[in-house]
Amino acid sequence: VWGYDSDNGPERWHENYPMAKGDKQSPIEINSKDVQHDPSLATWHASYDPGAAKTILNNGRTCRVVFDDTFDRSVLRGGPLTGAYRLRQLHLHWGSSDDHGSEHVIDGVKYAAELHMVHWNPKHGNFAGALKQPDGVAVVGIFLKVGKTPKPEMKRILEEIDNIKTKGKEAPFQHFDPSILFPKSRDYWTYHGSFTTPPCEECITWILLREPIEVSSDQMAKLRSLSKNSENEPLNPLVDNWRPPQPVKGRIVKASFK
Ligand SMILES: NS(=O)(=O)c1ccc(O)c(NC(=O)NCCCCO)c1
Ligand SMILES: [Zn+2]
Repeated sequence: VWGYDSDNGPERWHENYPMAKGDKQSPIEINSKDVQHDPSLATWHASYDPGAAKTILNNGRTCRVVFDDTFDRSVLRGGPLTGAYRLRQLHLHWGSSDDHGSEHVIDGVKYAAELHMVHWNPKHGNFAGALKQPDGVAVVGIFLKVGKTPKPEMKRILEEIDNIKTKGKEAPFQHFDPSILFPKSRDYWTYHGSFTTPPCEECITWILLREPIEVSSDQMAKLRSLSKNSENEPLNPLVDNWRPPQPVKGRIVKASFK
């Protein structure tokens, strides 16, 4: 089964998931000099219902918060998108130390972590159907930077970590509006890419926020206290669950800002 270790990691995913070697893979390295400012790009808008939040879980590969996406209850619209995309889940990728962990790399900068808010296009019926469409999924990516004035809104997620230490553990996670995690600026880069995990379908419109949010080193240590293993299995810390940048293959990254 795929993972992030040397025997089942990103360099070998293509053996079982051929799309991993596609022409529109994610993440990528973004170099500001190659980015095209697109003045026609609209601002994006999230209108999330805090009541849609359901549970938080450790699936052995990430920490994920799941939302009710059975109707247009929490949606993302605008930006590069046509129509309203339903929020399904959010999760994170992080490193084994503060100097790396993000999946996208910006002008050579690796952030300590990257938070993904995953939305899908209901015109394709369900999430599984949306994965097969180029406009099926939209992911908002927020970079986490270690700093001195940590964003208090991250506390809610990190407070739950102690209840989901091992793989398969799940806890109720309700009354949570993830838009409190957004930074002040709405500036973003956007490009067409894929899931950063197998099967690596190329169905994602990426919306990466330029302004990182701050977390403390202690908060990062909290995230790193999660385990890949199930209870009563040997301890296997859940760290470095990030895919390295993939070939850009001529894709243009657009910026909403100059
Ligand atoms: N990083 S991403 O492109 O935003 C992304 C968005 C939605 C996803 O479902 C995944 N994949 C995922 O969560 N895989 C880990 C557990 C799989 C269950 O075995 C990745
Ligand atoms: Zn992700």
